[in-house]
Amino acid sequence: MSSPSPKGVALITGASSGIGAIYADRLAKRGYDLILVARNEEKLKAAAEHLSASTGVNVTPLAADLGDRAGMATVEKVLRDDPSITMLVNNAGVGSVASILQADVDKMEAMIDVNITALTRLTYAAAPAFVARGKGAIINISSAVAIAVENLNGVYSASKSYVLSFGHSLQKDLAEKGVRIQTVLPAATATEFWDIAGYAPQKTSDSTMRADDLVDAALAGFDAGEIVTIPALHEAEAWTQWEQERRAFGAKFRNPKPAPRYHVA
Ligand SMILES: NC(=O)C1=CN([C@@H]2O[C@H](COP(=O)(O)OP(=O)(O)OC[C@H]3O[C@@H](n4cnc5c(N)ncnc54)[C@H](OP(=O)(O)O)[C@@H]3O)[C@@H](O)[C@H]2O)C=CC1
Ligand SMILES: N[C@@H](C=O)C(=O)O
Repeated sequence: MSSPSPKGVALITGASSGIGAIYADRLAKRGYDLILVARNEEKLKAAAEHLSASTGVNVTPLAADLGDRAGMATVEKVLRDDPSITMLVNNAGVGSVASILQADVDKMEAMIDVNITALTRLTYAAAPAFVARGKGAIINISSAVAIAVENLNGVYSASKSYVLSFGHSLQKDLAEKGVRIQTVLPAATATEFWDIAGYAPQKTSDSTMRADDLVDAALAGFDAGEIVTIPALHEAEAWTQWEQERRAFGAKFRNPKPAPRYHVA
């Protein structure tokens, strides 16, 4: 056991594979101690042993199913009670490419549990602790389909739109209290996500990004102070303009009467 890192502990969900495993590697190399969360305990233990041996940081595997309340509660308690945690990476998620006519609604609900409910509950557990300490960072992994919503399964895309909207709101509520918020929107990235989502060929498509590049770009965006990071978007000004227009739109809704096109007397 090494002495505790001055950077504190990063708790990463979905750290047993893909994007979460790369976050674990990069944050360990940056000197964070880690708590790695996922269901597959064997993979978490192997990652913990490898990372602590190769980087010297303390790595704790925490097996939990974020699709059920007991699993969520276990991780929430750790976030509330461990004062050394300085960063939460809400990365665990599952996807689907099925249309509403093909998809099993129970699987859709299970997806909502992981992609929305767990992410929300873990954020609610971490945020008060971070505010009390006047510092902390929450990185939420959304998706490019938060915007390009027609591309994949509708519940998946909507769950990722939720993560993006939630991030805007967290920024409003927490930024001035010393808490960093970053929402990351990966486009197609080469991970097991696609095997589980039901379209394995996407993993090897020419348009698919390497998971290492995705995480390295996302962390560069974090270092640059970005609130929303979209590694695959080359035209940064397009996002800035979209955001300005979205915020300005709010003012257009302040009317007590329906628009004339609805012909309400
Ligand atoms: N790959 C892509 O193209 C894109 C991915 N994303 C998002 O990136 C995030 C990471 O996905 P990615 O790395 O690609 O996919 P992977 O399938 O490789 O990783 C998903 C991770 O989430 C964990 N996980 C899944 N279900 C649960 C659960 N019920 N409880 C706890 N952990 C769970 C898995 O671990 P375990 O099975 O051990 O529980 C695994 O570690 C997701 O939120 C995904 O939506 C966004 C845009 C594009
Ligand atoms: N963001 C990816 C999935 O979530 C995609 O754009 O395909």
